[in-house]
Amino acid sequence: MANEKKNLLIKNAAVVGPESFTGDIRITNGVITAIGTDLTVPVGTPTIDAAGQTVFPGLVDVHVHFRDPGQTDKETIATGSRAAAHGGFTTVVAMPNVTPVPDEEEKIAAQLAKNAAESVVHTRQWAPITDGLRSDQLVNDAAFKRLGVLGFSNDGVGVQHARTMMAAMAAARAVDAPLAAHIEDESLRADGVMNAGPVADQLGLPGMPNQTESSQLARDLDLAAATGVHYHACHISTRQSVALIRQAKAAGVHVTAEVTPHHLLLEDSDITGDDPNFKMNPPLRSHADRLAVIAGLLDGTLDMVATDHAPHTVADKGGTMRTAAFGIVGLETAFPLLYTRFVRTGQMTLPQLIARMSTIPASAFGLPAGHVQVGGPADLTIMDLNTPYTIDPATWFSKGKNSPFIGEQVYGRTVATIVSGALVYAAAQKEGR
Ligand SMILES: NC(=O)N[C@@H](CC(=O)O)C(=O)O
Ligand SMILES: [Zn+2]
Ligand SMILES: [Zn+2]
Repeated sequence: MANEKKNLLIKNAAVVGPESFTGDIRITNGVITAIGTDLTVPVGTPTIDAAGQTVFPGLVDVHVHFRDPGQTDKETIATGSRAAAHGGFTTVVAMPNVTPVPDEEEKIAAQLAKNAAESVVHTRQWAPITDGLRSDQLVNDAAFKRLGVLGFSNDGVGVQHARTMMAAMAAARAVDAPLAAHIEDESLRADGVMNAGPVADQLGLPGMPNQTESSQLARDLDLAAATGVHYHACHISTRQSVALIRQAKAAGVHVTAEVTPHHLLLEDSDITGDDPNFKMNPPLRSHADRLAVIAGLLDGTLDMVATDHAPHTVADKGGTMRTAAFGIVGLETAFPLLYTRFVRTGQMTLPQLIARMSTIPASAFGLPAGHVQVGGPADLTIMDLNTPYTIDPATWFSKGKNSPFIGEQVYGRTVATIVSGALVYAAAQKEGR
């Protein structure tokens, strides 16, 4: 669906990002073919007037869960990709912890075909690192890469054995593919459901220490240096991890890292009762950890924002912190939350946020996105940055309503999302009713 290449004229576009200008954007067959003033197009070409709005390159999220096939009561490629479009994203990369895990050539080929057929945005795919995510048997990296996966990840499960991780890195390196790690030592995590510390003690809940993440990250960075793989660290949550990545980058290791909106905005002290909307993996950490991941994102140690959009059913997120599933949705709240809390408060500029949510993730993974320029794909977001609204799951396309941000007042409402020149979201669709 995202492959329908359309013609379109956007008038009076105030473009922000790596390119900054105000003018018209002409789109022909899904590609930006002219930028200028008073551009003309053939009669009948659809036209959008973006006066008063802000236009930027479509957002890129390298870490989403679409649950399709197998858990389609939580999300589908159709609903997840529409949620992405509603959030201003035009390219996402889906994790392979679906049912069954696409760990054979036919299964991954079917997944790629399904993504292309059913997604309204560009949906790329992470292949699993090992059969079934939990085994030590590597998938066929060369065959999977040839079929078109972006890279390899067992997200949801840490690779427990160093020998397996080292072999996986060597295999990914051999086919020039990145490896994205869900970093978690299961012996340290034990039965933890939130961050270990005074808040967990107060609530009487079992905790998982920072070292659940950082000790395995130290191992992985050592192995990444030895193998030369592009190692991507998923959802970094601790101050120790930020320090390790800063050190590895200084030493020339090919490492990139992501941080989620929730780890930037929330801490364990925000968990005041038994509310599973605050339960995710890795967990919300301490104030010092949150300040460290913010500093890491600002100084480039953490390269990019990724949502880790993890939709669940009401039933799976019901119950208690002990029993509920890990994970929260993020696609439809990420930009407005970060724009409101970081850009409007002056901690970050809008171009910096767009870089971390579009241009940098695109360039890190060689994705054709992140710019508004002639010859480039017409993947664009038109946003109203001036009208406040309240986060309301009734407006969402995602089947998942599991979020701790419901009820927050934010700025940054998507007016239109354009993928290859096609209007895949327009505000009237969902909100202007
Ligand atoms: N983040 C989560 O808490 N859950 C993710 C898995 C993951 O990202 O590790 C999920 O698939 O639900
Ligand atoms: Zn994960
Ligand atoms: Zn994830």
